Amino acid sequence: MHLDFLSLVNYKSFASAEFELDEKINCFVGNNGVGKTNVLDAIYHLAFAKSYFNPITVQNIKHDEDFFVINGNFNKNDHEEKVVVSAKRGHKRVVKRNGKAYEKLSEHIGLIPLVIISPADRDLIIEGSDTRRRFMDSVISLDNQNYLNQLVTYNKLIQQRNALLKYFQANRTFDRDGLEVYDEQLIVLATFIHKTRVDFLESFTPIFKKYYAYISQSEEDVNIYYKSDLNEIAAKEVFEKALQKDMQLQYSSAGTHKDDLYFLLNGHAVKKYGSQGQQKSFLTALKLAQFEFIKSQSGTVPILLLDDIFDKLDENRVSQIINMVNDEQFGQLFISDTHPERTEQVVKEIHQSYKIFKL
Ligand SMILES: Nc1ncnc2c1ncn2[C@@H]1O[C@H](COP(=O)(O)OP(=O)(O)OP(=O)(O)O)[C@@H](O)[C@H]1O
Repeated sequence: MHLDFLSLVNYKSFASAEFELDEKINCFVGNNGVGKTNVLDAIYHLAFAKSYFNPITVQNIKHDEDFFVINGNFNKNDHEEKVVVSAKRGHKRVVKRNGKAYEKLSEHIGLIPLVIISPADRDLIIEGSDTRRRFMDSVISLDNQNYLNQLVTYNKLIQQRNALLKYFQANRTFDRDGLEVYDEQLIVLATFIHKTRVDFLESFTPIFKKYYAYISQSEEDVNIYYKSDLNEIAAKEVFEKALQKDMQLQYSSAGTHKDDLYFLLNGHAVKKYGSQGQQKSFLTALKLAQFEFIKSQSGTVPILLLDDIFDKLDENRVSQIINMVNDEQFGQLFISDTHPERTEQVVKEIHQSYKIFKL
């Protein structure tokens, strides 16, 4: 799977740009703010119909312009896939595949397997638990539509249960049967979600550890601890035990919607005790494990976007990552960097075809 050609019109900082791309390695180099990340984001946009960095579509339209268009010609299993993503102020965004607009954007997701590794991934470490749940859920959902459906249902039921708790409080009333209608369904769903997440992490964590060990070439011990109210007690008890508190708070304070992942380095929180380079290595290993899952699920080698990968990592770690992506199991690569000489030196060592775009 690779992208042969990319064109942008009014996308973020670009009025108009075209790139004839290399099948293997493409580097975008230039000073801060020249638009390197914007190019990678445009490619991300073609795969996911949204920006990785700015989810508000209109804010991706170049200032003072009315629309943007991103055009990409992909080659997937020797077939051309032409993808166009466009947005106009005041209108819905449109995604076309080979000239035909999708009715539902979700139908497009999966056509272009792609993973991005970027400094913005730090959100996974520093933000709230929902960011980490979303990451875990997106990887599980790749080949488990049933999980995604159950998750959506569970979240809707939690919202309805919260509304009921608010209603009780506002009307100084309580209806045990009314609440049980929700709890009975939530217990079944939470049990399923918890079990699926446990099973997933059992296979995901060793892959993540393998990548971390390779990048760091060290004895640093990393782990992912799955924190859930359901780890120790059954879902039924979880909801029962939390009821008094839920009534006071007027929302559901326990369940799988409160699950979290603890990222550990030598037994301590990577957020508090990891150096910037260790955090970046941790995130890179997480994303490479995601890459491996997407690859096995889709049967296609995903495109890999490495945004600012050299920042904060020492030379050894950078060369470990580059050696790794040189391996046959990786496909087309996009790299952004502020140092043209450094980039050229690193990619030359790979002995693969490459193009460097100076922005
Ligand atoms: N909607 C927009 N319209 C015009 N310019 C925009 C828009 N959104 C972002 N930009 C501009 O794009 C530039 C940022 O580009 P980008 O993040 O790609 O830079 P970069 O080359 O990756 O820089 P760095 O080396 O600092 O990471 C900024 O100057 C920003 O103002």
